[in-house]
Amino acid sequence: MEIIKTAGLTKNFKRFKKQAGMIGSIKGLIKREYEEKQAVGNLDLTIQEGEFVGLIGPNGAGKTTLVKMLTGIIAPTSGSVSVLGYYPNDLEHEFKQQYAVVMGQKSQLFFELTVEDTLRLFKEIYGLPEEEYKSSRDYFVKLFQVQDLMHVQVRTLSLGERMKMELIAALLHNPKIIFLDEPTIGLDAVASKQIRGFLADINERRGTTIILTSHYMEDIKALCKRSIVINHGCKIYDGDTEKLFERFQKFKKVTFTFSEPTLLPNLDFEARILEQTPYKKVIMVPKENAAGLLRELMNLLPTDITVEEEEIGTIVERIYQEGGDGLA
Ligand SMILES: Nc1ncnc2c1ncn2[C@@H]1O[C@H](COP(=O)(O)OP(=O)(O)OP(=O)(O)O)[C@@H](O)[C@H]1O
Repeated sequence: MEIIKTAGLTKNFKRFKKQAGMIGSIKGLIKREYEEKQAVGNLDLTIQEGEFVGLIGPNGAGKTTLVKMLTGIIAPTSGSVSVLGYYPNDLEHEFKQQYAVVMGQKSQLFFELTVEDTLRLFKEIYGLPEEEYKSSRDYFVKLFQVQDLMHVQVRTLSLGERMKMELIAALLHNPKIIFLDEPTIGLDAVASKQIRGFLADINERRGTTIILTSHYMEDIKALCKRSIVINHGCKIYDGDTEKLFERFQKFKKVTFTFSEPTLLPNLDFEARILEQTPYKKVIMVPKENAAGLLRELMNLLPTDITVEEEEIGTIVERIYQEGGDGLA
């Protein structure tokens, strides 16, 4: 079943154009000039119930504007949009009950309350019956393993703990769609992996449709079967995530940390050293050489290794360079 459908969806913002300097400011008081900025342009999109979709693009691409239109926070300038059969900007109560938004950089929690009281407040906001609330709360508290945190004040939670609570609060009423904006921002590798595990679980077991915006390509790769790449408000790729990376991702960034000062051996394949200190080496290699690099440097007994995907900006550039037949 189609859960989200847009056709020709467009959002233009009008912004005040101020001329430089004092004279410019005074002129602006007398005669205001505006410029139009197209944040999302002519976007056709269909998302089926139960999909886990990555929404990616560089800063200013139009992702937030799109999510704001899908959740009804702002109205489109033109085009059509239907989410769960509703026109989002009508903000009907039944519609708002069926989706949730979680933003990594904005908290929805009540910092002065305990976790338990905060969740109870969300129960009231959603109008959940006591039994439904308890079974949902217990399910998530067990899944996220946060039993010990229930009586702690929200403001004392660590970033990773807080993000788990943001997700629980958003999921309590079992929404059909969840919009996630950078849910792993600032989290360490262990906490990010945990959050990814929960999201995969919720999508699989509950069939919740998830739209994930993230600058971390690791999140997208691990979770989203389908990716939509947006640039300048337009869709430049819509299809299989694996194919996106296979085709447009050429390098991996590998970071090695050592407990002793360590020298790099000569590498007999293409590799670019991005950072080198006695204790840390950051190396960019073509993805086919990543395994070789790991094998080679494992002999030097590193204490930590991280492998990162290329940034979205680089992938977007390659989509343009290699021709835009990425639209499925
Ligand atoms: N209220 C607004 N008024 C004017 N211009 C806006 C407004 N909101 C967004 N824009 C512009 O629309 C474009 C898209 O912004 P948007 O926030 O949707 O991008 P984004 O892809 O979410 O970026 P980021 O990854 O940095 O959060 C940007 O050029 C931005 O400056």
